[in-house]
Amino acid sequence: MGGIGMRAPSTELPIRFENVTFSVGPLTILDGIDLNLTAGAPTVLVGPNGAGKTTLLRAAMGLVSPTRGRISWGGRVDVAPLRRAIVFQRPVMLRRSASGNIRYAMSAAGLPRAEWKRRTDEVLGLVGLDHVADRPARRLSGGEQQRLALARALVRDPAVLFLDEPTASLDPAATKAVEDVIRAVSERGIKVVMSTHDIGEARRLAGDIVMLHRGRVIETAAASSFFAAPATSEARKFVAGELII
Ligand SMILES: Nc1ncnc2c1ncn2[C@@H]1O[C@H](COP(=O)(O)OP(=O)(O)OP(=O)(O)O)[C@@H](O)[C@H]1O
Repeated sequence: MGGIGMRAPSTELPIRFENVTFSVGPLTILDGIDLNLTAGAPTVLVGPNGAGKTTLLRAAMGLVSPTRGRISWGGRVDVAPLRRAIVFQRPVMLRRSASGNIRYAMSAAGLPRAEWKRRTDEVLGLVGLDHVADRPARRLSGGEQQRLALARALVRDPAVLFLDEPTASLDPAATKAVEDVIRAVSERGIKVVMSTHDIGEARRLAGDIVMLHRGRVIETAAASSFFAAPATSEARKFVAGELII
């Protein structure tokens, strides 16, 4: 039984980065990252293009291995990523209906067929897409596709959900719809770790902020203190809405 976010607490958390460096050839993309991602309100990664946000999310998902240092999930380094999910910045939908995309994900996740109908209704309901279940996924608007990608990620009942710029290039109404889903997911006890360029979005969603700059974590703080009293000059610029280069 269960339903989204109703399962027993997982062993995924905390996700701990210990002196994590990731390099490709001479290029250092993540540089000595120490970070602890714990249960609670969304953790929002901010920082300019190329700061390393996507790479950090991929590393926390277990998709890239550190060149140096260690990442652990609930104190272990060898946890199968069954209860983690990631939504990339430009999710690719299969050329089939919205619910067909969900079914494909359920099949890939090995969910028993008997649960498919209930699960499809549940995840499409959660993202507010029940009414477009039979429409071709690729004809949905950008915001609807982003919500469908969230629904697809929720099929596995993740304990942690990584979102890379989930509202990039969406208009305000579509952004609000996606943010409402993120809030609903978070309230169900799923840990959200997401990146954004958008200071307004960070203010609206974050429980805590991790600021990256040139592959390093330069600031971590509860959202309230980050916005009230940013400690670094980059964070001050970000909070003031200035460009950080
Ligand atoms: N596998 C790779 N090989 C070479 N360079 C890479 C690789 N992965 C990332 N990079 C580079 O590392 C830097 C950090 O990339 P990353 O995508 O993590 O940053 P980001 O903060 O998510 O930026 P954006 O906001 O533009 O998505 C970029 O300059 C990127 O081109």
